[in-house]
Parts: sequence; structure tokens; C-alpha cells
Amino acid sequence: MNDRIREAHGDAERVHADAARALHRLQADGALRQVDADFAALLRDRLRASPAVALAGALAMRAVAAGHSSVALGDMHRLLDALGTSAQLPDLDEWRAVLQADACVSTDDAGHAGTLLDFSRDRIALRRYARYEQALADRLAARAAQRQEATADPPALRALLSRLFGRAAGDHAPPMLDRQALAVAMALRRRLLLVTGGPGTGKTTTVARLLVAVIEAARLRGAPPPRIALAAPTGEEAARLREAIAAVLRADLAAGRIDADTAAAVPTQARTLHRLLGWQPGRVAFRHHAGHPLREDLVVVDEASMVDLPLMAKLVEAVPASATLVLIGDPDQLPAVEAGDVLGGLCAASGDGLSLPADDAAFATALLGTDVSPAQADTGPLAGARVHLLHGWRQAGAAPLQALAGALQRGDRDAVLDVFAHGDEAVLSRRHGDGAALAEALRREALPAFAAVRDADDPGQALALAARCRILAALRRGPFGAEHWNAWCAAELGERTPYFHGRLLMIAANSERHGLYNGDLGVVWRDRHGDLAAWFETPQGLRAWRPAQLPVHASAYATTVHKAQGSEFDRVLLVLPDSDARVLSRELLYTALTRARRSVWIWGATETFERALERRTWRESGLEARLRRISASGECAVP
Ligand SMILES: Nc1ncnc2c1ncn2[C@@H]1O[C@H](COP(=O)(O)OP(=O)(O)OP(=O)(O)O)[C@@H](O)[C@H]1O
Repeated sequence: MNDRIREAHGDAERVHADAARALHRLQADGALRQVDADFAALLRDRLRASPAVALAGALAMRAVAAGHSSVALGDMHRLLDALGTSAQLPDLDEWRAVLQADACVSTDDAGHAGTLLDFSRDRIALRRYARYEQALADRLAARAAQRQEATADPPALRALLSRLFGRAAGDHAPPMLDRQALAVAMALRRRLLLVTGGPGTGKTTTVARLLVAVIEAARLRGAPPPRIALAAPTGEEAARLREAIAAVLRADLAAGRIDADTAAAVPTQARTLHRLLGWQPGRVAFRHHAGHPLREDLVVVDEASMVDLPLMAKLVEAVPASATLVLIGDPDQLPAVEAGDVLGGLCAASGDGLSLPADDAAFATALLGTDVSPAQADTGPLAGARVHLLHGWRQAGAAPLQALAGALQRGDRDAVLDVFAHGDEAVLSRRHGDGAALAEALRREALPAFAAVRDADDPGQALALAARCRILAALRRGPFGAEHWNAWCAAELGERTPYFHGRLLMIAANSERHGLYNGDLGVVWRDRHGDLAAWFETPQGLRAWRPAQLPVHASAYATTVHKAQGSEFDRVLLVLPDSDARVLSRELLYTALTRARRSVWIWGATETFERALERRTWRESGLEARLRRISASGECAVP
């Protein structure tokens, strides 16, 4: 053995010994879940991988649960930090060399069939996630490069857009670019469109009018009516989307912006994404995929920030190349619980959504009759695929909430505190104290709203009242966690009977058999005969089940902020823990406080609140980098 070989051998031995020690420490510290440890064992014992590879595998698996689709080798220390372990990683250069040389690890996007781990561009990922990400990037890049066939009769379309987004009579101010109308124009041109914006910027209003415009554009072309699918990640959001679109259509009909035939032609049924794609119990694959795509010509997905990488990859795969995909969302919200921040990656790849490439700008100028100035510089590989809405349209009483959302979004601490200091106490207030003080405060602030649900005339009214108030907790467990306050509210209201009249329930798992989905809200109601049933709003109207027949569920008085994503309540009571916790972040505050339509009340000390404001949610994703690489190579793989 010459010296160089002996030295390399010695390095590898050291890496393996360090990796074995690190794995041991990670497990001893409880930083790995059982599945992460099992995956390391599978790599080591069944596939004969070295400890260095087993460590990379366990951390790649753990990283997915922490929301990362891959982690740069150089960021592995940060991951360990976030997991709260004292484990020491092997020397990174030596670890890198070992991973690159191991046959169990694929080191480029294409090769190494059958490997479970990927180590490309210095990032460690589960091979499955690397493939999801690459396939998603390829398909999105190809979709973003497509344009729809020219719209027939531009004057008629121009007239329609001006009717939909026209200004009030007598408004003589110079015409401003209406970004909602711009989004609709781009939906008539592109095959991939992201419509982003904060709360109340009119995303749903834009969707409703976009549907009208797409249907009218097909009619003007003499084409058959487009087949349209509306979807959202959960049943509750799908129901909200359905109701919101129906409300916009009703208002536009009443205002004469559309006629009755057009309103009737717009679909309002919205499904969960799982339902749209054809979820099959017990199977990972959906019924719809590239080989059996969806039949729709337009697919609109709301609350896209909540869609994780595997689901987004499967969605984009199932939407045929000839169809248009519109994703709606607020990129400042907490990203999906599982790996992804897909919307974040797409936004980073499509620029700020405020300017368009020259050809899109010219198209929009012709259609809107307002000058749309083109972008001065290339805004990213998906340039032109995003329109960001800026104007807040909520009622005047919500102005402080809009100001708060803006300040949180910018991370402007002084502005956030200023909004609280000078805001109306009835709209914005902040308190803190111990658990007993919190119970006292919630007895005053929350229980009357929940008692009103119980005292409603019927289950339909009770469910409508349930949207008035919700306790949102940053943590799930512990004295300031959602589980504790959920149980506390139920005990206060129901005197410890498990199913009591007026109890609010939330479904915790999808059940195709019931037609009930994770997040669906129900209420327990006693009928004339004294029998109790749990009522849920379903696409077929109100339906009831005996409590014992329900899929997994819990009370719904307090939920975690994560669980409340996509929901809205008149009043939000946000409970922060009494000391700092890793989960507290600017995105968590933003998500919690933008769930409120009318007022927010926060329980938490100023220091805890400020620490949360300073901390950003950390999500690692290679999506933007992959899109940039595809764009730089000038190659778009045809899906
Ligand atoms: N162009 C518009 N003109 C007048 N009112 C509007 C316009 N767009 C939206 N609004 C009003 O602003 C409010 C919020 O609109 P919408 O629900 O569409 O926003 P959103 O961005 O979907 O909100 P959320 O963040 O809650 O999902 C609604 O009351 C809506 O009627």
C-alpha cells in the first residue's frame, strides 16, 4: 500500500468511526425518529452501506420531516443544531469524499438506478425526493415555456376584462394597472401561472373572474367550453374556495358585470387535491399520472403554499401539457409541513411577480388597454409566470390587520410594535401571564363564542358560528399547547362528557369512505329524540354521522397554527409559549395573524414575540437551483 492509498484509507476509517458515533449520539439525544434510525439500519445492514452513508441517509430522512427536500453538506451542522443534538459530524471534506465514492449513493441526477440516496451538487437528499424535484423542475420549465393559441376576437375580450375590472363611473383618475386583471390576462396566455398575494388582496376574486374569462375566450374562439378543475389541499379550503367563488359570481351578476348564462357556466365545485388526483386507499400512486393524465383544460389550485414536494410533483405530472395550471397562494405563509417550500422555490424562480417579459407585457397592454411596462432585466427561469397582487381590499375595519400583515411580512419589528401600540384594542391586543391567567382570559375571550355555537338553532348555524373564533397555539403539546387548551375548552363547555351537544370536532385523517377529510369541521348535535350525531358541511350539503362511526378526530376549539393554514376566522386568539421555542418564527406569526378577518388577540411576552419575529423558517430546497440550471442549459425536457 503506498502512502497516498494508506492515507485515504485512514481518512475513510476515521469518517466511518465518526459517523457511527454521530448516529449513536443522534439516537441517544432523540434527534432521530424511529423511521430515520430504521432507514440507517436498512442501508447499513441490508445494503451493506458504510456508517458514513448510513448517517447521511438518516439525516436526509430526518430533514424531510423538518421540511427540507435536501440539505447542503455545509448546512448539516445547522440541521443538527435545529434537532437539538450534541452529535459531532465527521470532517465534511472527508465525509464528502466517502459519499462521492460509495456505490450506494447516486452522484448525478440521471444514473445509479436503485440507489436510495442522492449526493448531487453537494446536497444530501433521499433519492426519491431528488427525483421528485428534478421531474417537477423539468415539467414546470417546459410548461412555463409554452404559450396558448392566440385568443380570438381581442376587442371582445378586452371589453369583457374592462367590464369585470372596470372602475366606478365618474372615476377620472389616470388608469392604473389592475394587477388582478393582469393575472387574468396572463391566464389566457400562459400554461403555468402563479397568482400570489397577502391576505385580502383578491386572489379568490381573481380566480372567479379568471374562470369567466377563460370560458368566454373559448366561446369567442368557437371552442367547446373548457373543462375546469378547482382544488385545494384540504376539504375545508376546498369548501371555502367553492363558497368564495360562488359569492364573487353572485356579486358580479348583481352588478351586471356578467350575465346569468356566464355565471351558470362557471364551475364552483372544488375538491381536495387528493380527490382530484384520484387517491387510492393504501397506495402511494394516484389514479392520474403522466400515463393517465387529468382530462381538464384548466386546473386551479388554491393555498399552494401548503402543497409539499411529492404532492406538487404528482399534480404537475398529472396535468396534461395542453392544459393550463394556475397556482394561488401567499408565499409569506408557513410552508407545507412536509418537505418542500415548493411555492417559495417557484416564486424565487419567477421573480417578484411585478414585471413581465417584453412579449407578455405587450400582450397584456393590448388586452387591458393600460400600459404594462416590460421588465428591465431577466427575472428568473420562470419569468412571466407569476403575478403578485399588492392591493389589500378588505373592509376598512381591517386596516390595522393589513398593516400588521405588511409589517410582519417585512419583518419590521418597530412597525409591528407600533401597530399594536396605536391600534384599536378591540382589533389588536396583546397580553401575557401564567397558565392560570391565560385560563381566566380565555374564559372571557373564547368561551362565549364557543357557547354561542352550542346555543345555535341548528347544526348549520352552529358551523357558521364556529368560524367566528379559534384559539391558535404555536405548540401542540405542553401547558401552552393546542391539545391542552382544546381539552380545557371541551371540559369547560361539556362538563367532561366526551360527546356533548355543541362540541366542535375536527377530522384528523382523510376518509374517502365517509367523504370526510383532514381538517373538516363538524359539530355534535342532539336531536329531538335525545340522540347525538356529528354534522359536517359536505359538497352534498349537511350530513351527519354517529360519533362512534367517525374517522379519527379531535375537538376543534384550539388548533396549532400549522393546522389552521388556509382557514379564516373573525377573531384569532394566538397563544405563544411562556418562553422561546424553535418553532416560533416570523412565518408562524404571519400565518396565525393573517387567519383573522376582524381581530387578533395575542397571549405572549414581548420578548417571546420579538424572538419569533426575528427567526425565519428554514427550508432547504433545490428546486430553484434546478430550474436555473435547466434555464441556463437552454433545454426543456418535454414532459
Ligand atoms: N377588484 C376588487 N374590487 C372590489 N373589492 C374586491 C376586489 N377584489 C377583492 N375584493 C374584496 O376584497 C375582499 C378579499 O378578497 P378575496 O377573498 O378575493 O381575497 P383573497 O386574497 O382571496 O383573500 P384570502 O387571503 O382571505 O384568501 C373580498 O371582500 C372581496 O370582495
